[in-house]
Amino acid sequence: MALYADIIIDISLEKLDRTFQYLVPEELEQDIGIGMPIEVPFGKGSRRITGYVVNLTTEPSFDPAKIKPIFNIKTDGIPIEAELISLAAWMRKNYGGTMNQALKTVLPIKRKENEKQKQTIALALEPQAARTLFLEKNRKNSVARERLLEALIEQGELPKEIITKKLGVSTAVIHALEEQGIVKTISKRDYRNPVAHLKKSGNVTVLNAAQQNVVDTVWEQMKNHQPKTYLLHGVTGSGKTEVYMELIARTVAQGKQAIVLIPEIALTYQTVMRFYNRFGERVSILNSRLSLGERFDQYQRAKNGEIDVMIGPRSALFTPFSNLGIMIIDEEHETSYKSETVPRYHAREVAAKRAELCGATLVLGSATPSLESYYKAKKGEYTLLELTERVQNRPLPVCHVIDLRDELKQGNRSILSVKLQELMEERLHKGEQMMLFLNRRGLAGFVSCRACGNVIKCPHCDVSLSQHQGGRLICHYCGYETEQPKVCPVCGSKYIGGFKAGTQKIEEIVKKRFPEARTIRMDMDTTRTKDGYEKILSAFSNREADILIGTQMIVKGHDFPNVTLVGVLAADMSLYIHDYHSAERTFQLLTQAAGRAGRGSEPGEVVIQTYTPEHYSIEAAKEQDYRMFYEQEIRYRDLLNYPPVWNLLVILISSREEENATKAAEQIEKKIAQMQLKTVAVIGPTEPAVAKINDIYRKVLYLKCGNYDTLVEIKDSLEQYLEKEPFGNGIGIQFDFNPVHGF
Ligand SMILES: Nc1ncnc2c1ncn2[C@@H]1O[C@H](COP(=O)(O)OP(=O)(O)OP(=O)(O)O)[C@@H](O)[C@H]1O
Ligand SMILES: [Zn+2]
Ligand SMILES: [Zn+2]
Repeated sequence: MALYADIIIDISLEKLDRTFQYLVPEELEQDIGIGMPIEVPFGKGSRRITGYVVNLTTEPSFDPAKIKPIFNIKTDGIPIEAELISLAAWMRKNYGGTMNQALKTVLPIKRKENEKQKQTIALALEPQAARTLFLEKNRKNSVARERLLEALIEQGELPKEIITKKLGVSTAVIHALEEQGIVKTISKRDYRNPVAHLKKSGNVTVLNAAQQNVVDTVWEQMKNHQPKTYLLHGVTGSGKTEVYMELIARTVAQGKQAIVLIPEIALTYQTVMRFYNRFGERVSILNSRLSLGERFDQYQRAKNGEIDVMIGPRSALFTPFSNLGIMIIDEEHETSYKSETVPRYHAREVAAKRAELCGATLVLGSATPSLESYYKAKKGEYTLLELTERVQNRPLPVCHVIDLRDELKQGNRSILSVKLQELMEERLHKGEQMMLFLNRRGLAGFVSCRACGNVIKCPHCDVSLSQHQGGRLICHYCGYETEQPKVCPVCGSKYIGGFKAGTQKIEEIVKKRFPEARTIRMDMDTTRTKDGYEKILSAFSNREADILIGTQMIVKGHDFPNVTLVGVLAADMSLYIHDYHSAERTFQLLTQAAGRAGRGSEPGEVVIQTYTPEHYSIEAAKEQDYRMFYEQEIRYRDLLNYPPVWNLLVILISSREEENATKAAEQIEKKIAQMQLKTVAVIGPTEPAVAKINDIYRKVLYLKCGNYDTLVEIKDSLEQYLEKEPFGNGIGIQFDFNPVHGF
């Protein structure tokens, strides 16, 4: 059977949608693969151009007699694009979606606004050689061509604008000589450098023994060309960032490059400055504050070898470094590393794949590793490295857990417990700073009792029911429905309802209680402007406020040495999200929040207010004992067949017409049933937590299986089935493997 290759010929322009099909000659069939650069005949004159294979198939897309064969596979100096295209193919396979969606994720697409760059035309050869080739290739009276040649011999190079406007030479003429290999186009761009305004201090921290030990372990294996994936579990303030920088410095000294992923929210001036101090202008950053053009420039600078270190959120993973030595994913447990658009990839997994493709080392770091990573480390898939103490013998903060039910019993209805008020008073007195953290992750409508803390749960599943319109409570895992009770079914109290309190409200309460305190608030409202976030952080850092009140965004990796008290106002919020990750998220948030206290010379204290002090995620956070939490949590996951022990594939079906979504979901379920898979549990179709977004109805199917590849195969056959028998317009089908949020 003949083999055909779909190729793209231009990846710098937005032409990815267009592929061209070629025949793979039999002698190349063994060697050809996706991502490979190849040479093909192209266009009217069948000139030889380079393309990249993006798909291989045995089905011709048009008359086979008219499909031209590939010339050859290019083996000299495989370009970085080939590596990224292979990565895209892997992503398409593992996460679903089209090859185009994958390519657009992986390749920095040059957009229209970028094309307005200044172009310069130069001779591609020495003047004498250029002249010889010119005479060989052109007819005698090619006046315009000759004019261009002579001008370039005289000037060396000229701006394209001058050539077309002043010399009266058309673009077509330039192109003709370019094709003959006589002249070339140089794109002269003034690449915008986002760190150009910074000042470098050059100070380098001397590592302590524990940090040095971690560096040596990784470096030993990097030196011996044994790239691996490491999980660096280091408690808050243990100096993980210094470890990263030392590893990067050594990598760069060997002529290789480094990528550092940091969640956008932690990518502050302070963080960038630390890297800039060490690596100066050889560092670049990618963040959402850069324009598309500026972001494209950073990729281009990386490709041109102008930088060695790229720092950024998820998308920095695709920086086109041609000799990548190390990738670091800081705060690897962060959910922002998972893409919420197709392809729904996880940066951790894609980084591991890229590391494998190019022989790079991958370091995942966190004070609260994801269950996934720790599980892999325990199984030996990752190498576990630990930093168990804070730098300079600083103690971890002392943690008080306050039972809010007792507070109510004692007549304290304030959102601030007596203990917290006491400690706040003391801090204000001493002139130390504090942070009040409102965990809002759980506000998606669980119902609880303020007297006894009881949360209304599904009788069939271990999740809270969620409040829907009309007072109905629904389970998002099995579809169970019930009326919202008027009194608590456990204690009979009438203080039952959805718990709601915003940061604004809390600021008011704090100001009333401590009129002399200077407060500052950080939440969605106050950070709406472009640099609102940065302003609040620097104001707090400059001690312009005593109390920082905020949502999860205040707990992410900030280093305020003068903060000695952290108050967590309602720790339970995230326990009742309709999601099997709820305990993990709660533990992470509490530990990270606690980790903000006592990072300077003075020790810190933490107050955790909760209705469920006995919950293991809260007990473990109190002890700041990750392993204690892990052991409990992994048992629970195993018992209920959840990741990371099992794998979960969520199939999300959406449509403007609810009926159509339901029908499609049922049809998919039927299709899966026909596959007769004994090892796969299918749940649904059911409604996800958010059943309607922007008037689009959503239905879900949950597939659980011990084997990840089985789920990938199911996705593959469903994709093939949908291609042959599509549901028609208006029905969206998405696949999500091991999601980080509940559906
Ligand atoms: N060996 C060292 N000697 C002195 N100070 C250090 C050393 N290593 C790190 N530090 C300082 O300690 C503080 C905490 O370090 P760093 O931010 O690297 O820790 P981290 O583990 O990344 O923290 P977190 O996970 O809590 O954000 C920083 O101010 C850093 O400059
Ligand atoms: Zn009750
Ligand atoms: Zn249920």
